Amino acid sequence: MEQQLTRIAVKIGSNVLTRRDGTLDVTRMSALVDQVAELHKAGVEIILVSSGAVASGRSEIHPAKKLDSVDQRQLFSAVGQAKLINRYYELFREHGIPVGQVLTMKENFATRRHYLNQKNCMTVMLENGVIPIVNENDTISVSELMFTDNDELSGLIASMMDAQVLIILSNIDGIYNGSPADPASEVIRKIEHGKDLSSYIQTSKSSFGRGGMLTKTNIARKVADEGITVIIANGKRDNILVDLLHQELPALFPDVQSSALNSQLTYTRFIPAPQPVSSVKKWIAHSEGFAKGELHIDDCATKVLASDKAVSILPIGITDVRGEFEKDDIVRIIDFEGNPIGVGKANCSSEQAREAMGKHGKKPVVHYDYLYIE
Ligand SMILES: Nc1ncnc2c1ncn2[C@@H]1O[C@H](COP(=O)(O)OP(=O)(O)O)[C@@H](O)[C@H]1O
Ligand SMILES: N[C@@H](CCC(=O)OP(=O)(O)O)C(=O)O
Repeated sequence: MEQQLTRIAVKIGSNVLTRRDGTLDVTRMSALVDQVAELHKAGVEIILVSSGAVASGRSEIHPAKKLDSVDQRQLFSAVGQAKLINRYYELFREHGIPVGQVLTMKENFATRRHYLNQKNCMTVMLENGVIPIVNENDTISVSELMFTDNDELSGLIASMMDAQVLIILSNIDGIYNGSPADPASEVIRKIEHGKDLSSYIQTSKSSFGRGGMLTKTNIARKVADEGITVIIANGKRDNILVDLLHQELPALFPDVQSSALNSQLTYTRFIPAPQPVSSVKKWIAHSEGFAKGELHIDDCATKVLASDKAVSILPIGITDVRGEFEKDDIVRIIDFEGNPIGVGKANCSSEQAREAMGKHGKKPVVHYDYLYIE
């Protein structure tokens, strides 16, 4: 990991903050706040992505009649988010650290303008020593407007804010190379590029989690490919944040003796890509869900895009244009075998792309600077 650690994003999962009966675990929350405060005082800028709104609302409200799952989520989160942020506010105040609330939703990442507005908001908070505490706006984001879970949100935030490290805290020590319930399984400590993990991941998830380990793994991979170190660790272990950063980066805590370290510490670390990705490409990389159309390309274009060369998508290599899009909309890139291989920002409308398709000497439909190949 880099020697100069300046900015990290920490995601605290639902089940880290939730007791078995579904209510908020304030003791755990307080212990995590102490650790974040320690890192803050060591000079690290921290963005917290915290779940727990629904859990904190659940114990406050006892609906008279049975509610469906959407109504429950809206009601509990409306009440619970207020309680959650209030708790954080009070806990951080004991350390003299101001915090601010950022509630967001998927749509706010769809256009570059909204994206940059959010980035600016959090940048100005950090510049003024305020810790942003981010959560999904559960009261209005329902069904298709929802993030898969807060892992997806934390990946977007880490990428948008150019964090060097994203730490995802869950109720498990990391990614196991088999069922976590099987005593023969072990935590995979280091995950290199391109390693296929699909056979290890079970579809099971913790009782209060939404996406499970699969979304964690997918998002971790994507974020690491953008040059950000991703760590999956157990938020229920005492002093986990400080211990793991101390292990990764002893220079951050010059006063702590290495004998004081927890030598049993286990977590999974995704090795980041050596070349950091530009800010606009990071936005495009996470915009697949907003794609308005598809560009299908031939085998020759597929081959060049897979190489290390910096190439744009030219009309000559396009075999089909699907969907209706305008200039600057996001489009999916589909290879000659029908596999989605990336996303890009269109340089022209779908009508103009169809007109130019298959022709030589025309302007790129997606310029290299606005193209993200997975
Ligand atoms: N190979 C695996 N390694 C670790 N955990 C796994 C694996 N496969 C499935 N899981 C499950 O994923 C759960 C964590 O995901 P999730 O419930 O979404 O947590 P969170 O609420 O913290 O986001 C674990 O509690 C575990 O049951
Ligand atoms: N936004 C919700 C949690 C959403 C969620 O998916 O949480 P998690 O399982 O921790 O990724 C809440 O605050 O209750």
